[in-house]
Amino acid sequence: MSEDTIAGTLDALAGLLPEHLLNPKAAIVCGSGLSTLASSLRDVVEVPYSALQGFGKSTVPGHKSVLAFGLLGPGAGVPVVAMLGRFHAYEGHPLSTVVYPIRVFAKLGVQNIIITNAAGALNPNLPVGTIVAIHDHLAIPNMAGALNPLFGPLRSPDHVRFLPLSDAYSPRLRRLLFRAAHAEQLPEAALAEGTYAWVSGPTYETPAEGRFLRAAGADVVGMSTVPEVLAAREEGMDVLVLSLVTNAVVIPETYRSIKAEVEAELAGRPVVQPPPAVVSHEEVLAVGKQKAEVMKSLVARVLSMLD
Ligand SMILES: O=P(O)(O)O[C@H]1O[C@H](CO)[C@@H](O)[C@H]1O
Ligand code: HPA
Repeated sequence: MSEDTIAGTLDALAGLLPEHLLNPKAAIVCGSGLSTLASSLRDVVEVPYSALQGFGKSTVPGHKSVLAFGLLGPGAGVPVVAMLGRFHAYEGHPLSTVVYPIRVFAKLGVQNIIITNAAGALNPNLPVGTIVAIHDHLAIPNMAGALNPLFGPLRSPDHVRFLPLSDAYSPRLRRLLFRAAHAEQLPEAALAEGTYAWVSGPTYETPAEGRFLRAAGADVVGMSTVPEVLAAREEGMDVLVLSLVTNAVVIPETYRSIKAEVEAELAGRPVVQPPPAVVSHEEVLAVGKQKAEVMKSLVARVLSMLD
């Protein structure tokens, strides 16, 4: 996306927003079913993506296409911008569009970004409903091909060509998060730490893919977030990622054997069939809805703790 496009977006925002909302201190990206994370903002000005050049349109249920600018917390409040609806590569958006809002946030002066998502659990110790503070990632599309949003000419002499990622997930923000969870009296098991595997989607994982990702060290899997993290880090922001476990990815130790079942049928022996386990986006959205309040208080508490 060209500098002219970004300048056009910034001009449009300057015309739509009051002065006190124009330089947000922090940004929130709301994952599938998590748009209500922004509902504790005050003085809200909503800007539809359609009013901003460079922005795409979210086409996935559970994602609106709106930027919400507002104030969070007591007193004068902290100016915050929330992205209600993100872009995924599988929708057909180029990665430059997927990360475009992050580029805009950087120009607005955002220093801290909280990125949320819905994800499937690979780690059997993470039940549905657990919030996972991401501390590392496996970017499968980056490792397998050309799906890296940082491909292309260096954006400016101030950007880094070879971006280190060993510290991509801010220890400072994660520390604030666990302190916030304590202040919110969250049960200890409600908030875990883990590694996110980014896959391109839109297919959910086969059992063998789930087993592969787990063996490679991932705790949860999803189809978003990592491109945003890469762009945010390239722009020098501090990043906190929260995954909400919405379903378990089935990783069977052994497969159901159709051969054994047919042999049992033919020999007149009883056949025990495992129940089918099929994930759906409706299930993902339902868990998001159930857990949105907890996520919201946690995110608001972290933002109130920023200095
Ligand atoms: O990562 P978010 O946008 O929360 O959405 C997750 O939910 C969708 C699948 O149900 C995929 O888009 C996956 O990435
Ligand atoms: N796999 C990939 N992405 C997801 C899942 C999943 O199981 N659940 C929510 N987003």
